[in-house]
Amino acid sequence: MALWDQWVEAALVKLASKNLLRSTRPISLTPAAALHFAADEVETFDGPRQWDRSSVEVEMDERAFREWLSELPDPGGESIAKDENVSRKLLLFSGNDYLGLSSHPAVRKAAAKAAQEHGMGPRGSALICGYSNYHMLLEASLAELKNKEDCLLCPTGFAANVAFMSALGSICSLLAVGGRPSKDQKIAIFSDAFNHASIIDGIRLVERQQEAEVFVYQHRDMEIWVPISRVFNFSAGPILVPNQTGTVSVVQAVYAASLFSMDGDFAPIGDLVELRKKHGFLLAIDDAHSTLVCGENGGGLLEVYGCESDVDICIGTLSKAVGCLGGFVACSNKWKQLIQSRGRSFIFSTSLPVPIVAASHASLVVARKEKWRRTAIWSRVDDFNALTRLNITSPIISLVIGSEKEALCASRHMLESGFHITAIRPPTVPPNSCRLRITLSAAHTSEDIKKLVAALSLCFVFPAADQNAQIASKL
Ligand SMILES: Cc1ncc(COP(=O)(O)O)c(C=O)c1O
Repeated sequence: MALWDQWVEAALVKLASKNLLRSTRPISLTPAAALHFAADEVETFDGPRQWDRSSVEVEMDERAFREWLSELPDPGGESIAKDENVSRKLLLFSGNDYLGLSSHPAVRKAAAKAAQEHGMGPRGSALICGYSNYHMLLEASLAELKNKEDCLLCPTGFAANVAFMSALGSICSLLAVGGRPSKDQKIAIFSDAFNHASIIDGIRLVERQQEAEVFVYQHRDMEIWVPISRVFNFSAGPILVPNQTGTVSVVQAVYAASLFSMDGDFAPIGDLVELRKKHGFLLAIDDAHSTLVCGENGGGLLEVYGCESDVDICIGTLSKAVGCLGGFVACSNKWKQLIQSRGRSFIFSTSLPVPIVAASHASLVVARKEKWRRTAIWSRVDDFNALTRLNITSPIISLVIGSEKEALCASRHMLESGFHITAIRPPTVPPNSCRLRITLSAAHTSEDIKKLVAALSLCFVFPAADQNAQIASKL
């Protein structure tokens, strides 16, 4: 048995001995068989339909539009329409609904049907009364998608990261002599510098509990082991060595996003997996942005690499490509038991409403059947590359502009040109790397991308500037 699994098992035994093991008790809302049949009844389509556009075509009333503009510097002093009764049509390039599933008829229908039959479902945390057979079915579908033994639903992706982190930290306290880890009994957590705020906050929590030493490594830098091994005087080989008293010695965990939300680049997953094999650390991947977007079946980056069994914990969200709301941790059954017994943001928060759970489940079914959606989003990535020669590698485009003022001016220009795109500024990104974050969706068309590039080329210099000018003149 892998050493981390031994620690988790030992932590569970300790929890059981203290009567602190917790389990969910699902409330049956509909006969389970009816839920399973529902998957076959989900209506799917062989290509885009008019409803797909509602996830990228939005309207903003003139007052809200002007308020937004007034917050952005105005280099040209351009005049704005005065009629407050009109509304602005904007093409959305800033959402995370990568496959356009939020507006799919099957998703709408599932939410409406569940709401009509059950309202919001039992309201309470999952451990009290908020867990139903709907939640159970969604967990099983997510575990299958992620090729993991089990899955735990959380209120959001943010909560999922924090719940996992607090469970991880608790291993240290549970197994340390007297419940207080000493310096060499802490977990050494290595975290990518560009990790999401939810990972950072989760880490801060365990740091505060004095359960972890944290090392933030430079973005995607896999040379982390040399300086770190000096800190702890580790020799090569597995780090998890129980000491004579049977308590935890320093144990390692590495935490990274699969697809980074602000830069749109991928974690070096192959390297991480190799390092894990060599050093025996626990590997946790936040797959928020690549779930349903990457992989033949939408299983995310781990499916692309076929390395699901080499990653211990896969965290995800239902609020991006799934088009709904919620978070999850796909993991082993033992890890699930630990997180549901110790993960504070799971335990002390109300569980997802049943219509959201039903809609998420329908969305997974649609994503599995409508494979053209994944083809479409990657075609839009190709369209963007062909027009700009930027060589982006994912549907998240990060156009680094520079200063805050320059980025805001660019955002204003795009807004005035009819595009809903926001400038990303500190503290989300480092100073002077302010940018436009642009996200592509399967609901965009090639024509949308042409218009986008034409407008962008007036505030950003692409390598193929001449070509862009030609496009602009044709539109
Ligand atoms: C990488 C990453 N992880 C986690 C989250 C949190 O997900 P949620 O919006 O479901 O809380 C986000 C959301 O922005 C994210 O980008």
